Amino acid sequence: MPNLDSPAHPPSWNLQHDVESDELLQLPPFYSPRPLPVSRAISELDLNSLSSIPHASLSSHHSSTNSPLHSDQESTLPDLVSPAFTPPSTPGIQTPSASQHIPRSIPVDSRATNGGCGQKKPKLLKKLPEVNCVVRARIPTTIGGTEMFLHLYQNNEDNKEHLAIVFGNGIRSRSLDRVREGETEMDRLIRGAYTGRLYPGRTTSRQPENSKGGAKLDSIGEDNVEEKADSAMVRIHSECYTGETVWSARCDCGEQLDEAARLMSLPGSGGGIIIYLRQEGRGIGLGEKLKAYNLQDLGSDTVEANLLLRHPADARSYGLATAMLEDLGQKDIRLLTNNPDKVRAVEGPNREVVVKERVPMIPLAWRGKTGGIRSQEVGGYLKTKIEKMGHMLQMGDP
Ligand SMILES: Nc1nc2c(ncn2[C@@H]2O[C@H](COP(=O)(O)OP(=O)(O)OP(=O)(O)O)[C@@H](O)[C@H]2O)c(=O)[nH]1
Repeated sequence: MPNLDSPAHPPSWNLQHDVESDELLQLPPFYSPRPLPVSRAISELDLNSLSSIPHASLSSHHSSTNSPLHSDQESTLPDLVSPAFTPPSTPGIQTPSASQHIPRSIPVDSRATNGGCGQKKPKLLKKLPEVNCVVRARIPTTIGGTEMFLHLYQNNEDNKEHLAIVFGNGIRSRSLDRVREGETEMDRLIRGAYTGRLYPGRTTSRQPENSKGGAKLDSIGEDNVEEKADSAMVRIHSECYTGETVWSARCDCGEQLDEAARLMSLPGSGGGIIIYLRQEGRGIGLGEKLKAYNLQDLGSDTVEANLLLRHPADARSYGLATAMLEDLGQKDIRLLTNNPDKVRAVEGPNREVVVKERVPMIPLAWRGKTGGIRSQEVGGYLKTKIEKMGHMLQMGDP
């Protein structure tokens, strides 16, 4: 089932375009798929994604879409985004020095004009989707011995297995803990609806006091979700097979996932949640993303490539993330992102979840760290995010 809170064809596509752009977006005849006439390509832009594009960016779009004609020319893009093409700073979008372990949070108030998450208003469903955590399991990780609990969700929007990766013991899923009709204690143990730890021979889902693991007797259920003083650190991550599994240096997705997990595993961090959404390729799927990569090699940027394939610049929605966070008992969060759309969209139609603070995701290479992704492609990817998608990112201190 499609995600209803981000329809594939938003009704607001009526962006004006100029005649000049028609001429400049002409592509060579060998292009496949057949390019849309620019009047359609531009009018089918996701207006949400474009409202922050200054006119100058649309002009630069012209010259870059021409570049397939000169594919043998070396791109002049630097290998990393430099401050030269970082937009001027506005309140709330500064990227702080990244010398600390956990980057400093920036206060956010999505109701205020300068609330630190731009002015774009994402189209939201009136009602959140229904989600149900069907199973949870403990996963020891390679990150300094930290363990996490992987929560697998079903929902009434699509048939995908969206995930919540939970670091720390204090966060519980209400739908998981709910007693299911006719289930046995063993059923509950197998689907992960237990407190404390599993061990050979354990027979009850509730951990008795002084039992192995030493946890107190606590009934499982909504009333017993642990109250926390601080807002949880949350990352909403979209699946990226290329960046997370096959070592792609076209994007920094794998690095971002690793970094979020690292921050949530730090002593004193209080843990956190990575909501892992199966929205590969910003929602267009892996096959279409690979086509987009070929268009990028032919000279388009990441936004133009999506549009040429007749997709919105960003086809994602975040209603499932909001519903999963609600299920995990989160009201106020600290969101790890540079993407203003995510901040606003995850708050849901009735601010079911409130983003109190934003923690910037600064590319590791910008911080001179080992393991940071360096390539001409990732430079272009980040540049387009900043210039065309309004990402709140600028160079931190070297
Ligand atoms: N269509 C398309 N998708 C891409 C491209 N490069 C990466 N992606 C996808 O973009 C998604 C990554 O987005 P996120 O990691 O959620 O990041 P973001 O929304 O850009 O913002 P941050 O939260 O600041 O990282 C993944 O689904 C990737 O597969 C591309 O060139 N084209």
